[in-house]
Amino acid sequence: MGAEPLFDRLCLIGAGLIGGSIARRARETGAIAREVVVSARSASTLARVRELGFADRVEEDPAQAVEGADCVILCVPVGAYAGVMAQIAPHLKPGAILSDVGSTKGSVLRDLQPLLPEGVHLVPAHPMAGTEFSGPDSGFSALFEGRYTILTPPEGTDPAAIATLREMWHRCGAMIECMDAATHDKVVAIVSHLPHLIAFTICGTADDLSEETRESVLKFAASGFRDFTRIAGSDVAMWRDVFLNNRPAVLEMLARFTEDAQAFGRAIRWGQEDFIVDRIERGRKIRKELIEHKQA
Ligand SMILES: NC(=O)C1=CN([C@@H]2O[C@H](COP(=O)(O)OP(=O)(O)OC[C@H]3O[C@@H](n4cnc5c(N)ncnc54)[C@H](O)[C@@H]3O)[C@@H](O)[C@H]2O)C=CC1
Ligand SMILES: O=C(O)C(=O)Cc1ccc(O)cc1
Repeated sequence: MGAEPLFDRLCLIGAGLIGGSIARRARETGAIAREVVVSARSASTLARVRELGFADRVEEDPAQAVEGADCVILCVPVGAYAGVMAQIAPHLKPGAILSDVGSTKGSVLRDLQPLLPEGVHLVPAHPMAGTEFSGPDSGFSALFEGRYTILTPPEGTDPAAIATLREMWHRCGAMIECMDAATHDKVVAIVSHLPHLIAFTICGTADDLSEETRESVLKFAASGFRDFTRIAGSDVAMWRDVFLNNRPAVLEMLARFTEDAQAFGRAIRWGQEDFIVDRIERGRKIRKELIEHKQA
């Protein structure tokens, strides 16, 4: 048999792609928790979670779901955190770990820390793994394998709680790094949030073209535009909340990108071959490095 489960009871608030993937991993390995409790907001999600059978118990009320849990992980859009925290805070078990999987981390401290009960350990986390799909059907237990999960524990967090959450993500197959929330928010603004902003925008720009052109865009979409549409197919509420909760970092990266894109445009206008070649070569080099690190 494998390792003893890390937790007696794991509670996941939100049962979509990420919550559903953690639950499936816990159930499949038996190494994460003896019992997995899942809370979801809508009746249809609750019913679907029951049908899919990846939780031992399904609760509509998040306050009831967190009762007695050793570890509670918020797996909802980051804009919902403050409301969820207000509901669950009085019901968290003393000594429990409170974590999350949100794509922004400064906002997590802002929304969770003020209501954190004495004796509950806050260890925010962000798995750098996902897809454009959402909802309870979209999760799978191998989602986190070989991918990084970033932990952003606030200063002074109990090292034992950090070690336990580290171990949980290790048992999900992830590699783990720790950093502060501000650094995290800058890093993800460039590697994740800006690419999504660009994808949503380019689809909109193409859609603004005339009916005739739009037809040809969709008809002849080769891999470039197609790759953007995959990203642009992502969940609306999740991405609305990401942009609204990582404002300064996204705006800073967007400003830098806009400057660089304008320089590229200028080089095209003035036929500056060397500049254009340099940009393309740099992109190819980064792609090669990613493939060599098996991240592509
Ligand atoms: N989708 C991705 O690729 C990744 C997402 N994340 C983060 O994980 C979190 C969850 O995302 P997914 O699992 O992809 O989303 P999802 O849309 O698949 O699931 C979200 C869950 O939250 C519930 N929910 C939505 N709004 C709510 C609200 N206002 N109050 C309570 N519950 C609510 C939904 O019913 C659903 O159960 C988000 O914070 C997101 O930023 C992190 C890494 C990757
Ligand atoms: O599907 C993709 O390309 C992603 O970029 C998945 C993803 C989305 C959001 C995150 O915070 C982390 C990973």
